[in-house]
Amino acid sequence: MESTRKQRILIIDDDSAVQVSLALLLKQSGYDTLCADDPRQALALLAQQPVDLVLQDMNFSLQTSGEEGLQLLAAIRAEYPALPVLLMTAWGSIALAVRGMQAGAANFFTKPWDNTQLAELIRTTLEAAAPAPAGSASRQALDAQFDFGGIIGEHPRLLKVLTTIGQVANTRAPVLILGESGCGKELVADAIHRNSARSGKAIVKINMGAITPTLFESEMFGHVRGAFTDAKTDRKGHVATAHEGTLFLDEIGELNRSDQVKLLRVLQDQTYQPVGASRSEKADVRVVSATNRELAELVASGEFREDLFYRLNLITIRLPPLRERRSDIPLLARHIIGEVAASYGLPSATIAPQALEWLSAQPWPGNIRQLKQTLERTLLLVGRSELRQADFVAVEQHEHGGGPGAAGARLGVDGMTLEQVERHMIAHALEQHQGNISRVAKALGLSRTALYRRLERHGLGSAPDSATDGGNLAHADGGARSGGWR
Ligand SMILES: Nc1ncnc2c1ncn2[C@@H]1O[C@H](COP(=O)(O)OP(=O)(O)OP(=O)(O)O)[C@@H](O)[C@H]1O
Repeated sequence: MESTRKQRILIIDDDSAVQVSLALLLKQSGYDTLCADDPRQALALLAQQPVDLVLQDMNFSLQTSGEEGLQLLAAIRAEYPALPVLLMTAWGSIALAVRGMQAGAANFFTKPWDNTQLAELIRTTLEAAAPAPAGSASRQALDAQFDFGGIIGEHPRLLKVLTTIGQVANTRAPVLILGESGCGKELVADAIHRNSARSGKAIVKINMGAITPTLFESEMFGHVRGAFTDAKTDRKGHVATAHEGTLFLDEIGELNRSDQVKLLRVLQDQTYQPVGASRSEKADVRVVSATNRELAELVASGEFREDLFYRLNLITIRLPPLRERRSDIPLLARHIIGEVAASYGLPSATIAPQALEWLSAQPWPGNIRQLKQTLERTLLLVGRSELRQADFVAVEQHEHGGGPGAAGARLGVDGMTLEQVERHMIAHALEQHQGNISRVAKALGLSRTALYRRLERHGLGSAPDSATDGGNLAHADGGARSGGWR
Protein backbone atom coordinates (compact mmCIF):
# COMPACT_ATOMS: atom_id res chain seq x y z
CA MET A 1 0.00 0.00 0.00
CA GLU A 2 1.32 3.43 -0.96
CA SER A 3 0.88 4.94 2.52
CA THR A 4 3.04 2.28 4.15
CA ARG A 5 5.74 2.02 1.50
CA LYS A 6 9.32 2.63 2.53
CA GLN A 7 10.73 6.01 1.62
CA ARG A 8 12.51 5.82 -1.71
CA ILE A 9 15.76 7.57 -2.50
CA LEU A 10 17.17 8.07 -5.98
CA ILE A 11 20.97 8.06 -6.26
CA ILE A 12 22.29 9.79 -9.37
CA ASP A 13 26.00 9.21 -9.96
CA ASP A 14 28.02 7.80 -12.84
CA ASP A 15 30.44 6.09 -10.47
CA SER A 16 29.15 2.61 -9.67
CA ALA A 17 31.27 2.41 -6.50
CA VAL A 18 29.46 5.48 -5.16
CA GLN A 19 26.09 4.01 -6.14
CA VAL A 20 26.82 0.73 -4.37
CA SER A 21 28.14 2.20 -1.15
CA LEU A 22 25.32 4.75 -0.90
CA ALA A 23 22.70 2.10 -1.68
CA LEU A 24 24.13 -0.09 1.08
CA LEU A 25 24.06 2.71 3.63
CA LEU A 26 20.51 3.65 2.66
CA LYS A 27 19.25 0.06 2.79
CA GLN A 28 20.77 -0.32 6.27
CA SER A 29 18.91 2.84 7.28
CA GLY A 30 15.60 1.38 6.08
CA TYR A 31 15.11 3.13 2.74
CA ASP A 32 14.40 1.79 -0.74
CA THR A 33 16.87 2.91 -3.36
CA LEU A 34 17.02 3.49 -7.10
CA CYS A 35 20.18 4.26 -9.06
CA ALA A 36 20.75 6.27 -12.22
CA ASP A 37 24.01 6.81 -14.09
CA ASP A 38 23.14 10.05 -15.82
CA PRO A 39 20.55 12.86 -15.96
CA ARG A 40 18.47 11.29 -18.74
CA GLN A 41 18.06 8.00 -16.85
CA ALA A 42 17.36 9.89 -13.62
CA LEU A 43 14.52 11.92 -15.13
CA ALA A 44 13.06 8.75 -16.69
CA LEU A 45 13.05 6.99 -13.29
CA LEU A 46 11.46 10.01 -11.60
CA ALA A 47 8.67 9.97 -14.19
CA GLN A 48 7.97 6.29 -13.52
CA GLN A 49 7.63 6.12 -9.75
CA PRO A 50 7.33 8.21 -6.59
CA VAL A 51 10.64 9.24 -5.04
CA ASP A 52 11.06 11.00 -1.67
CA LEU A 53 14.62 12.27 -1.92
CA VAL A 54 17.35 12.61 -4.55
CA LEU A 55 21.08 12.33 -3.91
CA GLN A 56 22.67 13.91 -6.93
CA ASP A 57 26.22 14.15 -8.22
CA MET A 58 27.30 17.30 -10.06
CA ASN A 59 29.41 15.91 -12.93
CA PHE A 60 28.47 13.22 -15.43
CA SER A 61 31.15 13.49 -18.09
CA LEU A 62 34.79 14.48 -18.17
CA GLN A 63 33.64 18.03 -17.57
CA THR A 64 34.09 19.11 -13.95
CA SER A 65 32.43 22.51 -13.98
CA GLY A 66 29.28 21.21 -12.33
CA GLU A 67 27.11 22.81 -15.05
CA GLU A 68 25.51 19.47 -15.91
CA GLY A 69 24.64 18.97 -12.27
CA LEU A 70 23.09 22.43 -12.04
CA GLN A 71 21.05 21.76 -15.20
CA LEU A 72 19.78 18.47 -13.81
CA LEU A 73 18.93 20.15 -10.51
CA ALA A 74 16.98 22.83 -12.38
CA ALA A 75 15.08 20.17 -14.35
CA ILE A 76 14.15 18.29 -11.17
CA ARG A 77 13.12 21.48 -9.37
CA ALA A 78 10.95 22.54 -12.30
CA GLU A 79 9.17 19.20 -12.59
CA TYR A 80 9.05 18.19 -8.89
CA PRO A 81 9.34 21.38 -6.78
CA ALA A 82 8.53 19.60 -3.51
CA LEU A 83 11.15 16.87 -3.97
CA PRO A 84 14.25 17.56 -1.85
CA VAL A 85 17.63 17.19 -3.57
CA LEU A 86 20.91 16.68 -1.73
CA LEU A 87 23.94 17.46 -3.89
CA MET A 88 27.17 15.47 -3.74
CA THR A 89 30.18 17.64 -4.35
CA ALA A 90 33.89 17.10 -4.29
CA TRP A 91 35.71 18.23 -1.17
CA GLY A 92 36.60 21.86 -1.69
CA SER A 93 34.00 22.74 -4.33
CA ILE A 94 31.95 24.81 -1.95
CA ALA A 95 31.30 27.58 -4.46
CA LEU A 96 29.45 25.08 -6.66
CA ALA A 97 27.48 23.82 -3.67
CA VAL A 98 26.45 27.40 -2.86
CA ARG A 99 25.15 27.84 -6.42
CA GLY A 100 23.24 24.60 -6.01
CA MET A 101 21.67 25.73 -2.74
CA GLN A 102 20.72 29.04 -4.34
CA ALA A 103 19.09 27.04 -7.14
CA GLY A 104 16.96 25.18 -4.62
CA ALA A 105 18.94 22.15 -3.43
CA ALA A 106 17.94 21.23 0.12
CA ASN A 107 21.56 20.83 1.17
CA PHE A 108 24.80 19.19 0.05
CA PHE A 109 27.49 16.83 1.29
CA THR A 110 30.98 16.10 0.17
CA LYS A 111 32.56 12.92 -1.12
CA PRO A 112 33.94 11.01 0.73
CA TRP A 113 31.18 11.27 3.31
CA ASP A 114 30.83 10.25 6.93
CA ASN A 115 28.12 7.55 7.10
CA THR A 116 26.63 8.65 10.43
CA GLN A 117 26.48 12.29 9.44
CA LEU A 118 25.02 11.51 6.05
CA ALA A 119 22.33 9.25 7.55
CA GLU A 120 21.38 12.08 9.92
CA LEU A 121 21.33 14.60 7.07
CA ILE A 122 19.05 12.32 5.03
CA ARG A 123 16.72 11.74 7.96
CA THR A 124 16.33 15.43 8.80
CA THR A 125 15.96 16.40 5.12
CA LEU A 126 13.16 13.87 4.71
CA GLU A 127 11.53 15.08 7.91
CA ALA A 128 11.73 18.69 6.81
CA ALA A 129 10.18 17.79 3.44
CA ALA A 130 7.37 15.72 4.96
CA PRO A 131 4.15 16.70 3.20
CA ALA A 132 1.48 17.21 5.92
CA PRO A 133 1.12 20.97 6.33
CA ALA A 134 4.41 21.81 4.60
CA GLY A 135 4.55 24.49 1.96
CA SER A 136 0.87 25.23 1.99
CA ALA A 137 0.44 25.70 5.76
CA SER A 138 -1.32 28.93 6.60
CA ARG A 139 -0.12 31.16 9.39
CA GLN A 140 -3.20 30.20 11.35
CA ALA A 141 -2.50 26.48 10.98
CA LEU A 142 1.11 26.97 12.04
CA ASP A 143 0.11 29.04 15.06
CA ALA A 144 -2.28 26.31 16.14
CA GLN A 145 0.63 23.88 16.26
CA PHE A 146 3.58 25.97 17.37
CA ASP A 147 4.42 29.05 19.39
CA PHE A 148 5.85 31.70 17.06
CA GLY A 149 5.00 34.59 19.36
CA GLY A 150 6.75 37.78 18.28
CA ILE A 151 7.44 36.69 14.70
CA ILE A 152 5.04 38.69 12.58
CA GLY A 153 4.36 37.90 8.93
CA GLU A 154 2.43 35.81 6.44
CA HIS A 155 4.59 35.97 3.33
CA PRO A 156 5.06 32.50 1.77
CA ARG A 157 8.82 32.70 2.34
CA LEU A 158 8.31 33.43 6.02
CA LEU A 159 5.74 30.63 6.29
CA LYS A 160 8.30 28.27 4.80
CA VAL A 161 10.79 29.34 7.48
CA LEU A 162 8.17 28.84 10.21
CA THR A 163 7.29 25.41 8.81
CA THR A 164 10.94 24.39 8.93
CA ILE A 165 11.28 25.69 12.49
CA GLY A 166 8.26 23.59 13.48
CA GLN A 167 9.70 20.51 11.84
CA VAL A 168 13.19 20.70 13.27
CA ALA A 169 12.63 22.40 16.64
CA ASN A 170 12.12 19.18 18.50
CA THR A 171 15.18 17.39 17.14
CA ARG A 172 18.79 17.81 18.21
CA ALA A 173 19.83 18.85 14.73
CA PRO A 174 22.14 21.84 14.64
CA VAL A 175 20.53 24.76 12.81
CA LEU A 176 22.36 27.51 10.95
CA ILE A 177 20.33 30.69 10.45
CA LEU A 178 21.47 32.91 7.60
CA GLY A 179 20.18 36.35 6.78
CA GLU A 180 21.00 40.03 6.68
CA SER A 181 21.35 42.06 9.83
CA GLY A 182 18.05 42.92 11.50
CA CYS A 183 15.89 40.38 9.66
CA GLY A 184 14.96 38.34 12.73
CA LYS A 185 17.63 35.63 13.16
CA GLU A 186 17.59 35.90 16.92
CA LEU A 187 13.79 35.61 16.97
CA VAL A 188 14.09 32.42 14.92
CA ALA A 189 16.64 31.00 17.37
CA ASP A 190 14.24 31.82 20.23
CA ALA A 191 11.39 30.10 18.40
CA ILE A 192 13.46 26.94 17.81
CA HIS A 193 14.23 26.77 21.51
CA ARG A 194 10.70 27.60 22.63
CA ASN A 195 9.20 24.85 20.46
CA SER A 196 11.67 22.17 21.59
CA ALA A 197 11.61 19.80 24.53
CA ARG A 198 14.50 21.89 25.87
CA SER A 199 12.32 24.95 26.42
CA GLY A 200 12.29 24.39 30.18
CA LYS A 201 16.06 24.94 30.21
CA ALA A 202 18.10 27.95 29.17
CA ILE A 203 18.86 29.31 25.76
CA VAL A 204 22.29 30.84 26.18
CA LYS A 205 23.13 33.52 23.62
CA ILE A 206 26.71 34.31 22.84
CA ASN A 207 27.98 36.82 20.34
CA MET A 208 31.05 35.15 18.88
CA GLY A 209 32.30 38.45 17.48
CA ALA A 210 32.39 39.99 20.94
CA ILE A 211 34.47 37.38 22.75
CA THR A 212 38.11 38.34 22.79
CA PRO A 213 40.32 35.40 21.75
CA THR A 214 42.14 35.36 25.09
CA LEU A 215 38.85 34.93 26.93
CA PHE A 216 37.22 32.42 24.57
CA GLU A 217 37.96 29.26 26.55
CA SER A 218 37.17 30.70 29.92
CA GLU A 219 33.93 32.34 28.65
CA MET A 220 32.76 29.21 26.85
CA PHE A 221 34.04 26.43 29.08
CA GLY A 222 34.49 28.20 32.42
CA HIS A 223 37.51 27.95 34.66
CA VAL A 224 38.52 26.59 38.02
CA ARG A 225 39.82 28.74 40.83
CA GLY A 226 43.49 29.57 40.38
CA ALA A 227 43.53 28.68 36.67
CA PHE A 228 44.98 32.14 36.00
CA THR A 229 45.75 35.27 38.02
CA ASP A 230 42.24 36.71 38.04
CA ALA A 231 40.47 33.39 38.57
CA LYS A 232 39.54 33.93 42.22
CA THR A 233 36.66 31.43 42.15
CA ASP A 234 35.36 28.62 39.94
CA ARG A 235 33.30 30.05 37.08
CA LYS A 236 30.76 28.23 34.95
CA GLY A 237 31.07 28.79 31.22
CA HIS A 238 28.31 29.31 28.64
CA VAL A 239 28.38 25.65 27.55
CA ALA A 240 27.70 24.46 31.09
CA THR A 241 24.93 27.04 31.51
CA ALA A 242 23.31 25.75 28.32
CA HIS A 243 23.44 22.11 29.51
CA GLU A 244 20.23 20.36 28.39
CA GLY A 245 19.21 23.61 26.75
CA THR A 246 20.21 25.52 23.61
CA LEU A 247 23.44 27.29 22.79
CA PHE A 248 22.85 30.19 20.39
CA LEU A 249 26.09 31.17 18.67
CA ASP A 250 25.35 34.53 17.11
CA GLU A 251 27.71 36.06 14.54
CA ILE A 252 29.40 32.68 14.09
CA GLY A 253 31.19 33.97 11.00
CA GLU A 254 33.24 36.29 13.23
CA LEU A 255 34.90 33.46 15.15
CA ASN A 256 38.65 33.33 14.54
CA ARG A 257 40.25 30.15 13.27
CA SER A 258 41.94 29.08 16.47
CA ASP A 259 38.71 29.37 18.44
CA GLN A 260 36.90 27.51 15.65
CA VAL A 261 38.96 24.41 16.51
CA LYS A 262 38.04 24.70 20.18
CA LEU A 263 34.37 24.95 19.34
CA LEU A 264 34.59 22.05 16.90
CA ARG A 265 35.89 19.80 19.65
CA VAL A 266 32.83 20.39 21.84
CA LEU A 267 30.48 19.80 18.94
CA GLN A 268 32.24 16.58 17.96
CA ASP A 269 32.63 14.98 21.38
CA GLN A 270 29.96 16.79 23.40
CA THR A 271 32.63 17.25 26.05
CA TYR A 272 34.72 20.23 27.14
CA GLN A 273 37.37 21.03 29.67
CA PRO A 274 37.12 24.10 31.92
CA VAL A 275 40.36 26.09 31.98
CA GLY A 276 42.65 24.65 34.66
CA ALA A 277 40.46 21.58 35.26
CA SER A 278 41.89 18.10 35.13
CA ARG A 279 38.74 16.38 33.88
CA SER A 280 36.42 16.84 30.93
CA GLU A 281 32.75 17.59 31.47
CA LYS A 282 29.78 16.35 29.42
CA ALA A 283 27.74 18.89 27.52
CA ASP A 284 24.25 18.12 26.29
CA VAL A 285 23.60 21.18 24.16
CA ARG A 286 21.62 21.85 21.01
CA VAL A 287 23.48 24.29 18.84
CA VAL A 288 21.79 27.01 16.85
CA SER A 289 24.07 29.48 15.10
CA ALA A 290 23.50 32.59 13.04
CA THR A 291 25.43 34.92 10.81
CA ASN A 292 24.79 37.71 8.36
CA ARG A 293 27.81 36.59 6.32
CA GLU A 294 27.72 33.90 3.63
CA LEU A 295 29.42 31.18 5.67
CA ALA A 296 30.03 28.89 2.70
CA GLU A 297 32.00 31.69 1.06
CA LEU A 298 34.11 32.08 4.20
CA VAL A 299 34.82 28.35 3.92
CA ALA A 300 35.79 28.77 0.29
CA SER A 301 38.19 31.60 1.16
CA GLY A 302 39.73 29.60 4.00
CA GLU A 303 38.48 31.88 6.79
CA PHE A 304 36.08 29.33 8.21
CA ARG A 305 36.83 25.66 8.85
CA GLU A 306 34.98 23.33 6.53
CA ASP A 307 34.58 20.63 9.21
CA LEU A 308 33.01 23.11 11.65
CA PHE A 309 30.72 24.36 8.89
CA TYR A 310 29.37 20.82 8.38
CA ARG A 311 28.81 20.46 12.12
CA LEU A 312 26.71 23.61 12.21
CA ASN A 313 24.64 23.46 9.04
CA LEU A 314 22.74 20.20 9.20
CA ILE A 315 19.65 22.36 8.81
CA THR A 316 20.06 25.75 7.17
CA ILE A 317 17.35 28.37 7.51
CA ARG A 318 17.68 31.31 5.15
CA LEU A 319 15.69 34.32 6.32
CA PRO A 320 14.60 36.56 3.47
CA PRO A 321 15.45 40.26 3.76
CA LEU A 322 12.46 42.52 4.33
CA ARG A 323 12.53 43.88 0.76
CA GLU A 324 11.88 40.33 -0.47
CA ARG A 325 8.73 40.02 1.58
CA ARG A 326 7.28 43.47 1.22
CA SER A 327 3.72 42.23 1.56
CA ASP A 328 4.46 41.76 5.27
CA ILE A 329 5.44 45.41 5.83
CA PRO A 330 1.94 46.78 6.61
CA LEU A 331 1.35 43.94 9.08
CA LEU A 332 4.73 44.50 10.73
CA ALA A 333 4.33 48.27 10.81
CA ARG A 334 0.91 48.09 12.46
CA HIS A 335 2.16 45.59 15.02
CA ILE A 336 5.34 47.51 15.80
CA ILE A 337 3.61 50.88 16.14
CA GLY A 338 1.26 49.33 18.70
CA GLU A 339 4.19 47.89 20.65
CA VAL A 340 6.19 51.10 20.53
CA ALA A 341 3.25 53.26 21.64
CA ALA A 342 2.58 50.91 24.54
CA SER A 343 6.24 50.85 25.58
CA TYR A 344 6.22 54.67 25.87
CA GLY A 345 2.82 54.72 27.54
CA LEU A 346 1.37 56.62 24.56
CA PRO A 347 -2.16 56.24 23.21
CA SER A 348 -2.42 53.81 20.31
CA ALA A 349 -1.49 55.19 16.91
CA THR A 350 -2.47 54.28 13.36
CA ILE A 351 -0.66 54.55 10.06
CA ALA A 352 -2.47 56.05 7.06
CA PRO A 353 -2.94 53.69 4.08
CA GLN A 354 -0.74 55.85 1.85
CA ALA A 355 2.00 55.85 4.47
CA LEU A 356 1.81 52.06 4.63
CA GLU A 357 2.28 51.97 0.87
CA TRP A 358 5.26 54.30 1.14
CA LEU A 359 6.79 52.19 3.91
CA SER A 360 6.22 49.07 1.80
CA ALA A 361 8.19 50.57 -1.08
CA GLN A 362 11.34 51.49 0.90
CA PRO A 363 14.47 49.34 0.50
CA TRP A 364 15.07 48.73 4.25
CA PRO A 365 18.73 47.66 4.13
CA GLY A 366 18.60 47.40 7.94
CA ASN A 367 15.50 45.23 7.64
CA ILE A 368 12.97 44.99 10.47
CA ARG A 369 15.28 46.64 12.99
CA GLN A 370 15.45 49.70 10.74
CA LEU A 371 11.68 49.68 10.15
CA LYS A 372 11.20 49.58 13.91
CA GLN A 373 13.50 52.55 14.47
CA THR A 374 11.83 54.58 11.76
CA LEU A 375 8.41 53.94 13.27
CA GLU A 376 9.63 54.72 16.76
CA ARG A 377 11.30 57.96 15.78
CA THR A 378 8.33 59.12 13.76
CA LEU A 379 5.85 58.29 16.49
CA LEU A 380 7.88 60.24 19.02
CA LEU A 381 8.34 63.25 16.79
CA VAL A 382 4.84 63.56 15.44
CA GLY A 383 2.13 64.50 17.84
CA ARG A 384 -0.78 62.88 16.05
CA SER A 385 -2.46 59.54 16.49
CA GLU A 386 -2.41 58.96 12.71
CA LEU A 387 0.98 58.87 11.05
CA ARG A 388 1.05 60.00 7.43
CA GLN A 389 3.49 59.54 4.61
CA ALA A 390 4.63 63.18 4.95
CA ASP A 391 5.56 62.52 8.59
CA PHE A 392 7.87 59.65 7.66
CA VAL A 393 9.43 61.56 4.79
CA ALA A 394 9.99 64.62 6.98
CA VAL A 395 11.53 62.67 9.86
CA GLU A 396 13.82 60.90 7.46
CA GLN A 397 14.95 64.21 5.92
CA HIS A 398 15.47 65.62 9.37
CA GLU A 399 17.53 62.59 10.37
CA HIS A 400 19.75 63.10 7.37
CA GLY A 401 20.34 66.76 8.11
CA GLY A 402 17.40 68.08 6.09
CA GLY A 403 14.97 70.83 7.00
CA PRO A 404 12.86 71.15 10.08
CA GLY A 405 10.88 68.05 9.14
CA ALA A 406 7.76 66.91 10.86
CA ALA A 407 8.79 67.99 14.30
CA GLY A 408 5.81 70.13 15.09
CA ALA A 409 3.74 69.31 18.08
CA ARG A 410 5.44 66.43 19.82
CA LEU A 411 4.77 64.07 22.61
CA GLY A 412 6.67 65.26 25.65
CA VAL A 413 9.63 66.36 23.57
CA ASP A 414 8.43 69.73 22.29
CA GLY A 415 11.16 72.13 21.39
CA MET A 416 13.83 69.45 21.23
CA THR A 417 15.94 68.67 18.21
CA LEU A 418 16.11 65.08 16.97
CA GLU A 419 19.56 64.76 18.53
CA GLN A 420 18.14 65.90 21.87
CA VAL A 421 15.23 63.49 21.58
CA GLU A 422 17.66 60.66 20.92
CA ARG A 423 19.77 61.62 23.92
CA HIS A 424 16.65 61.88 26.03
CA MET A 425 15.48 58.41 24.92
CA ILE A 426 18.84 56.79 25.59
CA ALA A 427 19.19 58.44 29.00
CA HIS A 428 15.68 57.31 29.87
CA ALA A 429 16.38 53.73 28.78
CA LEU A 430 19.68 53.68 30.71
CA GLU A 431 17.84 54.70 33.82
CA GLN A 432 15.05 52.22 33.26
CA HIS A 433 17.48 49.31 32.80
CA GLN A 434 19.99 50.38 35.45
CA GLY A 435 22.67 50.90 32.83
CA ASN A 436 22.58 47.32 31.51
CA ILE A 437 23.89 47.85 27.99
CA SER A 438 22.44 44.68 26.50
CA ARG A 439 18.96 45.49 27.76
CA VAL A 440 19.18 49.15 26.79
CA ALA A 441 20.31 48.17 23.27
CA LYS A 442 17.47 45.72 23.01
CA ALA A 443 14.87 48.17 24.29
CA LEU A 444 15.98 50.77 21.77
CA GLY A 445 16.22 48.26 18.91
CA LEU A 446 19.90 49.04 18.43
CA SER A 447 22.92 46.80 18.14
CA ARG A 448 25.28 47.33 21.03
CA THR A 449 27.92 48.81 18.74
CA ALA A 450 25.39 51.34 17.50
CA LEU A 451 24.44 52.10 21.11
CA TYR A 452 28.07 52.57 22.16
CA ARG A 453 28.55 55.01 19.32
CA ARG A 454 25.53 57.00 20.42
CA LEU A 455 26.61 56.93 24.10
CA GLU A 456 29.93 58.35 23.05
CA ARG A 457 28.35 60.99 20.82
CA HIS A 458 25.98 62.15 23.52
CA GLY A 459 28.61 61.92 26.28
CA LEU A 460 26.47 59.46 28.21
CA GLY A 461 28.80 57.31 30.34
CA SER A 462 31.81 55.44 28.98
CA ALA A 463 31.57 52.44 26.70
CA PRO A 464 32.22 49.39 28.87
CA ASP A 465 34.18 46.28 27.95
CA SER A 466 31.98 44.54 25.44
CA ALA A 467 32.75 41.09 26.82
CA THR A 468 31.64 41.73 30.36
CA ASP A 469 28.82 44.24 30.67
CA GLY A 470 25.53 42.82 31.69
CA GLY A 471 26.95 39.34 31.28
CA ASN A 472 25.14 39.19 27.96
CA LEU A 473 27.04 39.23 24.74
CA ALA A 474 24.12 39.13 22.41
CA HIS A 475 23.73 42.10 20.07
CA ALA A 476 27.31 43.21 20.53
CA ASP A 477 27.81 44.07 16.96
CA GLY A 478 25.22 44.52 14.32
CA GLY A 479 25.24 45.88 10.87
CA ALA A 480 28.07 48.27 11.53
CA ARG A 481 30.84 45.73 11.16
CA SER A 482 29.25 44.10 8.17
CA GLY A 483 28.72 47.37 6.38
CA GLY A 484 25.08 47.58 7.43
CA TRP A 485 22.86 50.58 7.18
CA ARG A 486 23.74 52.31 10.42
N1 LIG B 1 9.13 38.81 11.87
C1 LIG B 1 9.29 39.74 12.82
N2 LIG B 1 8.24 40.21 13.49
C2 LIG B 1 8.38 41.16 14.43
N3 LIG B 1 9.55 41.71 14.78
C3 LIG B 1 10.64 41.26 14.16
C4 LIG B 1 10.58 40.25 13.16
N4 LIG B 1 11.82 40.01 12.73
C5 LIG B 1 12.63 40.82 13.42
N5 LIG B 1 11.94 41.59 14.28
C6 LIG B 1 12.48 42.61 15.19
O1 LIG B 1 13.54 43.25 14.49
C7 LIG B 1 14.66 43.45 15.36
C8 LIG B 1 15.86 42.72 14.82
O2 LIG B 1 15.62 41.31 14.92
P1 LIG B 1 16.78 40.28 15.33
O3 LIG B 1 17.63 40.85 16.43
O4 LIG B 1 16.17 38.95 15.56
O5 LIG B 1 17.60 40.32 13.97
P2 LIG B 1 18.98 39.61 13.60
O6 LIG B 1 18.79 39.08 12.23
O7 LIG B 1 19.37 38.65 14.68
O8 LIG B 1 19.97 40.84 13.56
P3 LIG B 1 21.59 40.88 13.73
O9 LIG B 1 22.17 40.08 12.61
O10 LIG B 1 21.91 42.34 13.60
O11 LIG B 1 21.88 40.32 15.09
C9 LIG B 1 14.23 42.97 16.73
O12 LIG B 1 13.75 44.07 17.46
C10 LIG B 1 13.12 41.99 16.44
O13 LIG B 1 12.21 41.92 17.50
